[in-house]
Amino acid sequence: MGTVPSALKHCLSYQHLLKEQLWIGEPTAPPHPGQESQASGLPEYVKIVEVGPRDGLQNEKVIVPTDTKIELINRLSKTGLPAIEVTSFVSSKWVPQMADHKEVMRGIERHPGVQYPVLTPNLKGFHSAIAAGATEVSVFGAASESFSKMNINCSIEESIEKFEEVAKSARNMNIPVSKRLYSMGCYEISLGDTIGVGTPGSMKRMLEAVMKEIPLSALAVHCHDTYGQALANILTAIQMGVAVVDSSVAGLGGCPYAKGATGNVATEDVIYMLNGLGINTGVNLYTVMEAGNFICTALNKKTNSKVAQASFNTGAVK
Ligand SMILES: CC(C)(COP(=O)([O-])OP(=O)([O-])OC[C@H]1O[C@@H](n2cnc3c(N)ncnc32)[C@H](O)[C@@H]1OP(=O)([O-])[O-])[C@@H](O)C(=O)NCCC(=O)NCCSC(=O)C[C@@](C)(O)CC(=O)[O-]
Repeated sequence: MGTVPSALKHCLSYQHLLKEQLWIGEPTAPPHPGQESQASGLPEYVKIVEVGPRDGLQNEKVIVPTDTKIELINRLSKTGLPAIEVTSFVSSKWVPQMADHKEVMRGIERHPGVQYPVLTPNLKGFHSAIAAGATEVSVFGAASESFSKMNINCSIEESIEKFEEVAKSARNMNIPVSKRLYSMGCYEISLGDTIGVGTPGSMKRMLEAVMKEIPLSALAVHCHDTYGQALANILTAIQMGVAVVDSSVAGLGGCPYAKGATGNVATEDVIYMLNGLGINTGVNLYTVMEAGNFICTALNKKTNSKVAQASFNTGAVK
């Protein structure tokens, strides 16, 4: 384990700790993801990719009003987050919650310096996404045949053929295809533990294997918290040099086709941990908690973020 600077050591009270966390999290010009801190060997900057509006909401049974989704994204855009996954251009028969993808894409206020990627499984989704104004797309595949079939109704091999079509069109249009399939020209590959069963041990073994084929600078991790291991898994990945982390505000989320998998790791909890490690994210924790409060109120749900729960319970955040 690397050195974890003890923020508590300097703190007189929780309020003070929170202030320090917020101060550390003030937006600053981020260095390149993965640039190493001289002192600790940890990355100096970690890029957080917020997946709440897509992964966080796709599993909600009641359809969330389009205006609420837009308002959530607009709030998140003001937090310093460098990337927000907006929606997915998938079949509305498969994921009804994402049926308003065009309206959401067109309705959001885009902030300079913030990336707004969208998910697409095939060429049809890619073309709709571009027509709606997307400038970055993510394709998504599975490492298991059964999940591939359940999620996108085709084998892994067939899915790769579809992704090749998307990647080719994207390359022709100079559109970055984030995630998966580096050899096709994807600039970033996010390794997802969709059902949240990974541990620091399996994360380490998985990354050691992947790093033999793909440069660290192109890797991201996407950890669900089903078994309560997400933060530990992320810390392991960061200690191994990964500098891009997916997370979801208020820990919302889950894949409709991965039974029993609960939410993603909460963005608030990731920021708090990184702040404590002295790693810059450029994100303001307080405003992310406010955005989390907004969406939880709209969904009539309690936040899954331990940091937000503690902050509200202690009155540190109103
Ligand atoms: C891939 C398909 C479409 C195949 O579904 P299919 O039924 O095999 O497709 P099809 O080609 O036979 O088409 C069926 C209908 O869907 C339409 N269609 C076809 N493509 C699109 C599209 N792109 N957008 C909108 N509509 C589309 C198509 O036009 C047709 O419409 P109809 O003629 O019946 O009216 C379907 O299985 C699907 O949409 N799956 C998406 C599932 C999904 O979104 N899962 C959640 C995201 S993955 C995830 O959460 C995991 C991740 C990434 O977060 C990582 C982690 O958590 O670890």
